[in-house]
Amino acid sequence: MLSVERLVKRRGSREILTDVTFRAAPGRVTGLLGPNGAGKSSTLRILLGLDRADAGTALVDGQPYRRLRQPLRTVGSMLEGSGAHRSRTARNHLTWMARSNGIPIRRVAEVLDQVGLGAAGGTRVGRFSLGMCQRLGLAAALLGEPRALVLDEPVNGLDPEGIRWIRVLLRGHADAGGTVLLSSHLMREVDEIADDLVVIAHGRVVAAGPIREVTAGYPTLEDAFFALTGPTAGGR
Ligand SMILES: Nc1ncnc2c1ncn2[C@@H]1O[C@H](COP(=O)(O)OP(=O)(O)OP(=O)(O)O)[C@@H](O)[C@H]1O
Repeated sequence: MLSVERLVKRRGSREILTDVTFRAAPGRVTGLLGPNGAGKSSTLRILLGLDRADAGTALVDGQPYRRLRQPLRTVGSMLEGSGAHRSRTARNHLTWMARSNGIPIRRVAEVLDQVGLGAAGGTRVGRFSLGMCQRLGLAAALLGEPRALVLDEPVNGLDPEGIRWIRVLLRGHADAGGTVLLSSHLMREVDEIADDLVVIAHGRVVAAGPIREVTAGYPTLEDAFFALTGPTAGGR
C-alpha cells in the first residue's frame, strides 16, 4: 500500500503541492494523471525519499521510504531516464544495483529477459534508444521483486508495441497482488492501464477513485480531464 497524506511542498514562495492525499492499493493499477507542471513528479519524488515534504506524510507499507530496510525489495521505481551511466552496459548497471542492494545476481538476466533486453545486455547505455532506456529503467524497478512499483511517465518513448507490452506487464503485477502507481499526462494510456485514478491539477488532487467513478457524468476521460484540470480547477 502506498499512502500519501496531506502533502505540502513549497519551492521558494510557491506552494507546488497542497494537501495532496491519496492511496494506491494492492491489486490495483493507480494512475496519477495531470497536465504538465501539476505536481506528479514532485509527489513521486517525495514518496521515494528523494525530496522532503514541508508537511504531510508519504508512506510505503506504512513506512517513509528512507526507513525501509530493503528499499529495492519493497518498492521498485522508475523516474526520468534509466539512471544508468552512458558508458556502462545495461548488464553492468543492473549488476552494480543488485550487488549494492543484496539482490541475487541471477535476477539481472531474469529482468533483462523480462523487459525484452536479453540480447542488449552487453550494449552501452549511451547507444540505447529512448524506448530501450525506459525498458532498462523498468528492469531496474523489477530487480528486487518488489510488491510496489512507482513509475513516472513509464510509457514515454515507447512505441505502440512497447505500450501494449508495459500494459500487460503492469496488469500482471497488479493481478498478482502488487501495487502499481504510475504518473502520466497521457489520458488514453492511463484509461487503458489504470483501475484507479488520482487527478492532480495545480498541486491539488481534484478527483480520486475508480476510473469509472471519476469519469462518470463525462462523455469521455478527455472531457473529465479538461473539466477537472482546467484553469478553474484546483481551487485557483
Ligand atoms: N526543483 C524545482 N525547483 C523549482 N520549481 C520546481 C522544481 N521542481 C518542480 N518545480 C515546479 O513544481 C511544479 C510541479 O512540477 P512537477 O515536475 O512535479 O510537475 P509534473 O506534474 O510532474 O509535470 P510534467 O508532466 O511536466 O512532468 C511545476 O510548476 C514546476 O515548475
